Amino acid sequence: MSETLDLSLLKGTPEQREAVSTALLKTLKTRGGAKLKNHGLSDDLVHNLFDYTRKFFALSHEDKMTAKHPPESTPNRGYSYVGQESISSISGYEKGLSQGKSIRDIKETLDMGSARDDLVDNIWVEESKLPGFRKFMEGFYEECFKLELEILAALAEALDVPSEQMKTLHSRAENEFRLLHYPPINASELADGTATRIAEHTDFGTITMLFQDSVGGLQVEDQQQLGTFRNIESADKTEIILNIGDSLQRLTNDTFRAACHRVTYPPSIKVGSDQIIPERYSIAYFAKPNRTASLFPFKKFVTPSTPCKYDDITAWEYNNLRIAKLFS
Ligand SMILES: O=C(O)CCC(=O)C(=O)O
Ligand SMILES: [Fe+2]
Repeated sequence: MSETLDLSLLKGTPEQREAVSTALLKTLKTRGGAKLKNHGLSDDLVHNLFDYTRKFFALSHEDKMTAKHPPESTPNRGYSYVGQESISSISGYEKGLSQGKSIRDIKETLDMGSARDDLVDNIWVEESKLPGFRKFMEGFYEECFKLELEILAALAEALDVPSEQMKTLHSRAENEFRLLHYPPINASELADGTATRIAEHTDFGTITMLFQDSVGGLQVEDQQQLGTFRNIESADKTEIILNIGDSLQRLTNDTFRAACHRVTYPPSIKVGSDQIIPERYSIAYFAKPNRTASLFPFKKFVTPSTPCKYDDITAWEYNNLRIAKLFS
Protein backbone atom coordinates (compact mmCIF):
# COMPACT_ATOMS: atom_id res chain seq x y z
CA MET A 1 0.00 0.00 0.00
CA SER A 2 1.16 3.53 -0.62
CA GLU A 3 2.79 5.79 1.94
CA THR A 4 0.95 7.11 4.95
CA LEU A 5 -0.40 10.60 4.28
CA ASP A 6 0.41 13.38 6.74
CA LEU A 7 -2.97 14.95 7.47
CA SER A 8 -1.48 17.85 9.43
CA LEU A 9 -0.61 19.33 6.02
CA LEU A 10 -4.31 20.20 5.63
CA LYS A 11 -3.49 22.97 8.11
CA GLY A 12 -0.28 23.96 6.30
CA THR A 13 0.14 26.41 3.41
CA PRO A 14 -2.58 26.48 0.71
CA GLU A 15 -0.16 24.59 -1.56
CA GLN A 16 0.42 21.88 1.06
CA ARG A 17 -3.32 21.56 1.66
CA GLU A 18 -4.01 21.19 -2.01
CA ALA A 19 -1.21 18.67 -2.44
CA VAL A 20 -2.35 16.42 0.40
CA SER A 21 -6.05 16.65 -0.60
CA THR A 22 -5.16 15.68 -4.15
CA ALA A 23 -2.94 12.82 -2.95
CA LEU A 24 -5.75 11.57 -0.71
CA LEU A 25 -8.24 11.57 -3.55
CA LYS A 26 -5.80 9.81 -5.86
CA THR A 27 -4.87 7.15 -3.31
CA LEU A 28 -8.51 6.40 -2.53
CA LYS A 29 -9.40 6.19 -6.21
CA THR A 30 -6.54 3.90 -7.14
CA ARG A 31 -5.79 1.82 -4.04
CA GLY A 32 -9.21 1.78 -2.36
CA GLY A 33 -7.86 2.81 1.04
CA ALA A 34 -5.47 5.45 2.38
CA LYS A 35 -3.45 5.50 5.59
CA LEU A 36 -3.38 8.72 7.61
CA LYS A 37 -1.04 9.98 10.32
CA ASN A 38 -0.92 13.26 12.28
CA HIS A 39 -4.69 13.42 11.94
CA GLY A 40 -5.22 15.29 15.18
CA LEU A 41 -6.58 12.46 17.37
CA SER A 42 -3.89 12.13 20.03
CA ASP A 43 -1.93 8.92 20.63
CA ASP A 44 -3.26 8.81 24.20
CA LEU A 45 -6.83 9.04 23.00
CA VAL A 46 -6.37 6.13 20.58
CA HIS A 47 -4.53 4.02 23.15
CA ASN A 48 -7.41 4.59 25.58
CA LEU A 49 -9.82 3.64 22.82
CA PHE A 50 -8.12 0.26 22.42
CA ASP A 51 -7.92 -0.22 26.22
CA TYR A 52 -11.65 0.38 26.64
CA THR A 53 -12.41 -1.83 23.65
CA ARG A 54 -10.42 -4.68 25.15
CA LYS A 55 -12.10 -4.19 28.53
CA PHE A 56 -15.57 -4.20 26.99
CA PHE A 57 -15.08 -7.51 25.21
CA ALA A 58 -13.42 -9.00 28.30
CA LEU A 59 -16.72 -8.61 30.21
CA SER A 60 -18.68 -11.81 30.75
CA HIS A 61 -21.13 -12.87 28.03
CA GLU A 62 -23.99 -12.14 30.46
CA ASP A 63 -22.75 -8.61 31.08
CA LYS A 64 -22.29 -7.89 27.37
CA MET A 65 -25.78 -9.26 26.72
CA THR A 66 -27.26 -6.61 29.03
CA ALA A 67 -26.46 -4.21 26.15
CA LYS A 68 -27.60 -6.55 23.41
CA HIS A 69 -28.35 -5.48 19.87
CA PRO A 70 -31.99 -6.20 18.98
CA PRO A 71 -32.40 -9.34 16.87
CA GLU A 72 -33.56 -7.21 13.94
CA SER A 73 -31.46 -4.73 12.00
CA THR A 74 -32.69 -1.47 13.49
CA PRO A 75 -31.80 0.30 15.58
CA ASN A 76 -28.21 -0.67 14.81
CA ARG A 77 -27.10 -0.29 18.41
CA GLY A 78 -25.68 -2.57 21.05
CA TYR A 79 -23.73 -5.78 21.40
CA SER A 80 -23.84 -8.50 18.73
CA TYR A 81 -22.42 -11.86 19.77
CA VAL A 82 -20.35 -14.11 17.49
CA GLY A 83 -22.69 -15.31 14.74
CA GLN A 84 -25.44 -12.67 15.15
CA GLU A 85 -24.47 -10.59 12.13
CA SER A 86 -23.28 -12.04 8.87
CA ILE A 87 -21.77 -9.58 6.42
CA SER A 88 -21.58 -12.05 3.53
CA SER A 89 -25.28 -11.42 2.89
CA ILE A 90 -24.31 -8.04 1.42
CA SER A 91 -21.07 -8.96 -0.34
CA GLY A 92 -21.12 -7.56 -3.84
CA TYR A 93 -24.28 -5.47 -3.31
CA GLU A 94 -23.24 -2.37 -5.23
CA LYS A 95 -21.39 -4.45 -7.82
CA GLY A 96 -24.76 -5.98 -8.67
CA LEU A 97 -23.54 -9.48 -7.78
CA SER A 98 -25.94 -12.13 -6.63
CA GLN A 99 -26.52 -12.40 -2.91
CA GLY A 100 -26.89 -15.31 -0.62
CA LYS A 101 -23.43 -16.77 -0.08
CA SER A 102 -23.50 -17.87 3.50
CA ILE A 103 -20.20 -17.29 5.28
CA ARG A 104 -20.12 -16.97 9.05
CA ASP A 105 -18.26 -13.99 10.50
CA ILE A 106 -16.33 -14.98 13.61
CA LYS A 107 -16.55 -11.61 15.34
CA GLU A 108 -18.38 -9.78 18.13
CA THR A 109 -19.22 -6.08 17.95
CA LEU A 110 -20.63 -3.13 19.84
CA ASP A 111 -22.48 -0.58 17.69
CA MET A 112 -22.99 2.99 18.84
CA GLY A 113 -24.15 6.31 17.45
CA SER A 114 -24.09 9.93 18.48
CA ALA A 115 -25.14 10.78 22.05
CA ARG A 116 -27.05 13.68 20.41
CA ASP A 117 -29.04 11.41 18.11
CA ASP A 118 -32.72 12.25 18.60
CA LEU A 119 -34.06 9.14 16.86
CA VAL A 120 -31.99 6.29 18.25
CA ASP A 121 -30.50 5.81 21.71
CA ASN A 122 -27.26 4.03 22.43
CA ILE A 123 -27.38 0.83 24.46
CA TRP A 124 -24.84 0.66 27.29
CA VAL A 125 -23.75 -1.81 29.91
CA GLU A 126 -24.26 -0.54 33.44
CA GLU A 127 -21.72 2.12 34.43
CA SER A 128 -20.45 0.03 37.37
CA LYS A 129 -19.42 -2.78 34.98
CA LEU A 130 -17.08 -0.53 33.04
CA PRO A 131 -16.60 2.85 34.72
CA GLY A 132 -15.89 5.72 32.33
CA PHE A 133 -16.66 3.67 29.19
CA ARG A 134 -19.77 5.55 28.13
CA LYS A 135 -18.27 9.01 28.67
CA PHE A 136 -15.12 8.04 26.79
CA MET A 137 -17.00 6.61 23.80
CA GLU A 138 -19.36 9.60 23.59
CA GLY A 139 -16.38 11.96 23.63
CA PHE A 140 -14.41 9.91 21.11
CA TYR A 141 -17.37 9.99 18.74
CA GLU A 142 -17.38 13.81 18.82
CA GLU A 143 -13.63 13.90 18.09
CA CYS A 144 -14.16 11.61 15.11
CA PHE A 145 -17.00 13.83 13.89
CA LYS A 146 -14.75 16.91 13.85
CA LEU A 147 -12.08 15.00 11.95
CA GLU A 148 -14.67 13.59 9.54
CA LEU A 149 -15.74 17.12 8.58
CA GLU A 150 -12.12 18.13 7.94
CA ILE A 151 -11.52 15.10 5.72
CA LEU A 152 -14.79 15.61 3.84
CA ALA A 153 -13.91 19.27 3.21
CA ALA A 154 -10.54 18.22 1.80
CA LEU A 155 -12.15 15.59 -0.43
CA ALA A 156 -14.77 18.09 -1.59
CA GLU A 157 -12.03 20.53 -2.61
CA ALA A 158 -10.13 17.83 -4.47
CA LEU A 159 -13.35 16.75 -6.20
CA ASP A 160 -14.27 20.37 -6.96
CA VAL A 161 -17.56 20.10 -5.09
CA PRO A 162 -18.55 23.02 -2.78
CA SER A 163 -17.24 22.04 0.66
CA GLU A 164 -20.22 23.78 2.30
CA GLN A 165 -22.53 21.41 0.45
CA MET A 166 -20.57 18.41 1.75
CA LYS A 167 -20.61 19.83 5.28
CA THR A 168 -24.35 20.56 5.23
CA LEU A 169 -25.01 17.03 4.05
CA HIS A 170 -23.25 15.68 7.17
CA SER A 171 -24.19 18.36 9.70
CA ARG A 172 -26.27 16.17 12.04
CA ALA A 173 -23.56 13.62 12.89
CA GLU A 174 -25.97 10.75 12.23
CA ASN A 175 -23.06 8.37 11.97
CA GLU A 176 -22.22 4.98 13.41
CA PHE A 177 -19.28 3.75 15.33
CA ARG A 178 -18.39 0.15 16.16
CA LEU A 179 -15.91 -1.75 18.29
CA LEU A 180 -14.89 -5.13 16.89
CA HIS A 181 -13.28 -8.16 18.48
CA TYR A 182 -12.24 -11.22 16.52
CA PRO A 183 -11.62 -14.03 19.04
CA PRO A 184 -8.56 -16.28 18.66
CA ILE A 185 -9.30 -19.11 16.28
CA ASN A 186 -7.55 -22.16 14.89
CA ALA A 187 -6.65 -21.47 11.24
CA SER A 188 -8.12 -24.84 10.25
CA GLU A 189 -11.56 -23.54 11.22
CA LEU A 190 -11.40 -20.92 8.47
CA ALA A 191 -9.98 -23.29 5.87
CA ASP A 192 -13.13 -24.49 4.09
CA GLY A 193 -14.42 -20.97 3.34
CA THR A 194 -17.64 -21.24 5.35
CA ALA A 195 -16.27 -18.98 8.08
CA THR A 196 -14.03 -15.93 8.09
CA ARG A 197 -13.30 -12.93 10.32
CA ILE A 198 -15.42 -10.48 8.31
CA ALA A 199 -16.57 -11.31 4.79
CA GLU A 200 -15.96 -9.07 1.80
CA HIS A 201 -18.21 -6.00 1.76
CA THR A 202 -18.41 -2.28 1.16
CA ASP A 203 -19.44 0.12 3.92
CA PHE A 204 -22.69 2.07 3.42
CA GLY A 205 -21.66 5.56 4.45
CA THR A 206 -19.56 8.31 2.90
CA ILE A 207 -16.17 7.53 4.42
CA THR A 208 -14.99 5.06 7.07
CA MET A 209 -12.16 5.76 9.50
CA LEU A 210 -10.70 2.53 10.85
CA PHE A 211 -8.17 1.78 13.59
CA GLN A 212 -6.61 -1.66 13.86
CA ASP A 213 -4.12 -3.39 16.13
CA SER A 214 -0.99 -5.11 14.81
CA VAL A 215 -2.46 -8.60 14.20
CA GLY A 216 -3.16 -8.04 10.49
CA GLY A 217 -5.58 -9.68 8.08
CA LEU A 218 -7.36 -6.58 6.75
CA GLN A 219 -7.43 -6.56 2.96
CA VAL A 220 -8.75 -3.92 0.56
CA GLU A 221 -9.54 -4.47 -3.10
CA ASP A 222 -7.24 -2.59 -5.44
CA GLN A 223 -9.41 -0.23 -7.47
CA GLN A 224 -7.16 -0.60 -10.50
CA GLN A 225 -7.07 -4.38 -10.35
CA LEU A 226 -10.50 -5.46 -9.25
CA GLY A 227 -10.41 -8.91 -7.71
CA THR A 228 -6.97 -8.30 -6.19
CA PHE A 229 -7.07 -7.77 -2.44
CA ARG A 230 -4.04 -6.19 -0.78
CA ASN A 231 -3.04 -6.50 2.86
CA ILE A 232 -3.24 -3.29 4.82
CA GLU A 233 -1.05 -3.21 7.88
CA SER A 234 -0.83 -0.25 10.20
CA ALA A 235 2.65 0.84 11.28
CA ASP A 236 1.02 1.87 14.54
CA LYS A 237 -2.49 1.52 15.90
CA THR A 238 -2.86 5.31 15.94
CA GLU A 239 -2.87 5.34 12.12
CA ILE A 240 -6.25 5.73 10.46
CA ILE A 241 -7.21 3.66 7.45
CA LEU A 242 -9.66 5.64 5.39
CA ASN A 243 -11.96 4.12 2.82
CA ILE A 244 -14.86 5.19 0.67
CA GLY A 245 -18.38 3.91 1.24
CA ASP A 246 -21.38 3.38 -1.03
CA SER A 247 -22.98 6.75 -0.25
CA LEU A 248 -20.01 8.63 -1.73
CA GLN A 249 -20.06 6.29 -4.71
CA ARG A 250 -23.68 7.34 -5.29
CA LEU A 251 -23.08 11.05 -4.65
CA THR A 252 -20.23 11.06 -7.15
CA ASN A 253 -22.11 8.90 -9.68
CA ASP A 254 -19.32 6.29 -9.55
CA THR A 255 -16.44 8.76 -9.96
CA PHE A 256 -15.44 7.28 -6.62
CA ARG A 257 -15.98 3.56 -6.12
CA ALA A 258 -16.64 2.17 -2.66
CA ALA A 259 -13.72 -0.01 -1.62
CA CYS A 260 -14.45 -3.69 -1.02
CA HIS A 261 -12.65 -4.99 2.05
CA ARG A 262 -12.55 -7.99 4.38
CA VAL A 263 -10.60 -9.44 7.28
CA THR A 264 -9.07 -12.86 6.85
CA TYR A 265 -5.84 -14.69 7.72
CA PRO A 266 -2.97 -12.48 8.87
CA PRO A 267 -0.07 -12.74 6.38
CA SER A 268 2.03 -14.69 8.93
CA ILE A 269 -0.45 -17.58 9.22
CA LYS A 270 -0.45 -20.54 6.85
CA VAL A 271 -3.89 -21.13 5.35
CA GLY A 272 -5.42 -24.35 6.65
CA SER A 273 -2.62 -24.96 9.16
CA ASP A 274 -3.22 -25.72 12.81
CA GLN A 275 -1.80 -22.38 13.88
CA ILE A 276 -3.86 -20.24 16.23
CA ILE A 277 -4.78 -16.90 14.69
CA PRO A 278 -4.44 -14.41 17.55
CA GLU A 279 -7.39 -12.32 18.63
CA ARG A 280 -7.74 -8.99 16.85
CA TYR A 281 -9.31 -5.66 17.81
CA SER A 282 -10.42 -2.86 15.53
CA ILE A 283 -12.62 0.21 15.71
CA ALA A 284 -14.58 1.64 12.79
CA TYR A 285 -16.27 5.05 12.51
CA PHE A 286 -18.73 5.23 9.63
CA ALA A 287 -19.48 8.79 8.48
CA LYS A 288 -22.93 9.06 6.95
CA PRO A 289 -25.00 11.79 5.32
CA ASN A 290 -27.93 13.16 7.36
CA ARG A 291 -30.85 10.72 7.32
CA THR A 292 -33.13 13.05 5.37
CA ALA A 293 -30.45 14.00 2.82
CA SER A 294 -30.79 12.79 -0.74
CA LEU A 295 -28.08 10.52 -2.13
CA PHE A 296 -28.85 11.70 -5.65
CA PRO A 297 -25.51 12.33 -7.40
CA PHE A 298 -24.03 15.83 -7.20
CA LYS A 299 -24.84 17.86 -10.33
CA LYS A 300 -21.30 18.05 -11.60
CA PHE A 301 -21.03 14.27 -11.93
CA VAL A 302 -24.08 13.90 -14.16
CA THR A 303 -23.21 14.81 -17.76
CA PRO A 304 -24.28 13.60 -21.22
CA SER A 305 -21.30 11.24 -21.23
CA THR A 306 -21.84 10.11 -17.61
CA PRO A 307 -25.61 9.75 -17.24
CA CYS A 308 -27.09 9.41 -13.78
CA LYS A 309 -26.79 5.86 -12.49
CA TYR A 310 -28.75 6.18 -9.27
CA ASP A 311 -32.29 6.81 -8.07
CA ASP A 312 -33.17 9.55 -5.69
CA ILE A 313 -33.18 7.90 -2.27
CA THR A 314 -32.59 9.36 1.18
CA ALA A 315 -29.58 8.33 3.22
CA TRP A 316 -31.89 6.73 5.79
CA GLU A 317 -33.85 4.70 3.23
CA TYR A 318 -30.60 3.51 1.72
CA ASN A 319 -29.04 2.68 5.08
CA ASN A 320 -32.05 0.63 6.14
CA LEU A 321 -32.21 -1.19 2.84
CA ARG A 322 -28.60 -2.29 3.27
CA ILE A 323 -28.65 -3.05 6.95
CA ALA A 324 -31.85 -5.12 6.78
CA LYS A 325 -29.92 -7.72 4.80
CA LEU A 326 -27.37 -8.12 7.56
CA PHE A 327 -29.75 -9.54 10.11
CA SER A 328 -32.12 -11.40 7.78
O1 LIG B 1 -12.03 -5.09 11.48
C1 LIG B 1 -11.73 -4.45 10.49
O2 LIG B 1 -10.57 -4.09 10.25
C2 LIG B 1 -12.78 -4.11 9.46
C3 LIG B 1 -14.17 -3.96 10.02
C4 LIG B 1 -15.15 -3.59 8.95
O3 LIG B 1 -14.85 -3.59 7.79
C5 LIG B 1 -16.53 -3.17 9.30
O4 LIG B 1 -16.95 -3.34 10.47
O5 LIG B 1 -17.24 -2.67 8.40
FE1 LIG C 1 -16.26 -2.45 6.63
